[in-house]
Amino acid sequence: MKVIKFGGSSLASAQQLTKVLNIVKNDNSRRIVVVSAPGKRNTQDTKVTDALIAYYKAYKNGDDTSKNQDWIISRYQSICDELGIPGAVMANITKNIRELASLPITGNQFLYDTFLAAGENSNAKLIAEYFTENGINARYLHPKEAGIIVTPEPGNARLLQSSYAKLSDLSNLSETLVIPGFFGVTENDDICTFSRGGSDITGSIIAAGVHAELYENFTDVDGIFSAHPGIITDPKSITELTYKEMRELAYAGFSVLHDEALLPAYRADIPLVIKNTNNPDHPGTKIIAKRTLPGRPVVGIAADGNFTSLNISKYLMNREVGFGRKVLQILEDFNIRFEHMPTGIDDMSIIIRNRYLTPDIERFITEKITETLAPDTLYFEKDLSIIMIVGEEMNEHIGVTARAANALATAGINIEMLSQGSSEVSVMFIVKTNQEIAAIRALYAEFF
Ligand SMILES: Nc1ncnc2c1ncn2[C@@H]1O[C@H](COP(=O)(O)OP(=O)(O)O)[C@@H](O)[C@H]1O
Ligand SMILES: N[C@@H](CC(=O)OP(=O)(O)O)C(=O)O
Repeated sequence: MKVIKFGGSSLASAQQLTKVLNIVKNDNSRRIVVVSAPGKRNTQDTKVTDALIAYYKAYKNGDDTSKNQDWIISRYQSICDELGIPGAVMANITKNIRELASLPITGNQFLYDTFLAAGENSNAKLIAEYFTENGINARYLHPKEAGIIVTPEPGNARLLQSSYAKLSDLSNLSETLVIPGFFGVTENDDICTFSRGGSDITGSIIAAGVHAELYENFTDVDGIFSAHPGIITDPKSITELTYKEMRELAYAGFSVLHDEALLPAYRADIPLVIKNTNNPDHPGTKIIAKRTLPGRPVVGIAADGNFTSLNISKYLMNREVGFGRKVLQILEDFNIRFEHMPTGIDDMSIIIRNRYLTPDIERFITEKITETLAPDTLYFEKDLSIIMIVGEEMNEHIGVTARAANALATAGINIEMLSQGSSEVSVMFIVKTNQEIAAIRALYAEFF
């Protein structure tokens, strides 16, 4: 049995849905279909999830929501009309979308998530009906019925491991199941979503739950490219990647697959493939435990912006037992996670995502560290980007970092910091954000 997930770009219009129908019909083993909400039909368009966010904000502000409702409903309506899907589904979707604006606002931690989940939930109902009308024995299944029970963390749900017992039953059902991605239910029956892009996570969880032979993730590109297609013209596509390589690349900006989506498949040893709905005969990119084809040392180059470095120095820092722990404890007290921590003898830099910092938080951290550890200097360095070169075979090649550093130097790019973990799956360069694109291009030219 295969679990197949279609992203919003594959479900944005009636034309896309006809491709989806053919893909599912073409292979009898594609028995569980996980769907996102309709995505953008063109670059100017709005994703239904983003329209639901606007609807939520209007409702919360007490504004008139009828225009928001009408726009969302018309997205589904036009797909139904073009595909000739019977009216009952649309009546149900319309009612659900309108009823969101009667949910309690105060004391409702899950209101935002409930609005957002309506995008995938409506689409799954529509698609199940479309499949049924076209000869597939299909059934819509709500994540609660499927058994996706999650932690009560709005916008950031995690699966409860106990869910797997029930999820495995899905493999015994005779129909082709259509399950909305992106959300689960808490033990108290509240709707709770994963983080944005989280339908990929649903697909992976279900693939692991039913011990699928393959998790197919369909999107709008021929698999994963070795660098972002918006930055490098016509980048090389990757035939095979290991879970570890993909994890590093997804973390550092390869938005094609959510970085949390790998874990369930990885733990259950389910291979993944990223394929193109618009070109389904292309083999795409396979993600597996161990590469079967000879690879190159660097398989991909990823980058992500919006980082700040907290730079601390103190003469003889290396002699002060517990210095690092105390700094990290202060960050933990502010509930701030750190991403990387390059260190010197008398200095340490802690790389933090900008979203965790505000001027007030930075001031509090400065005061607390100054009071506790009396550093010589402490400052927040802004506008940083991380660039990662990734490849499991790097550790078998001498001089990869030297080549990368040389390529950056030749392009006139200053490396602010450099970090390489012991596993040598990736080397990370930190550069100023205004040099991020030039850095990716220089590294791509060197390694591909
Ligand atoms: N390295 C990469 N390889 C392929 N696609 C990438 C890469 N980095 C970013 N992308 C972007 O990811 C997009 C697909 O992901 P996403 O928007 O989540 O699609 P979907 O709507 O199918 O879920 C592609 O259209 C592409 O622009
Ligand atoms: N629709 C949600 C979840 C998702 O995974 O969407 P997509 O598959 O289109 O990235 C979002 O936009 O975040």
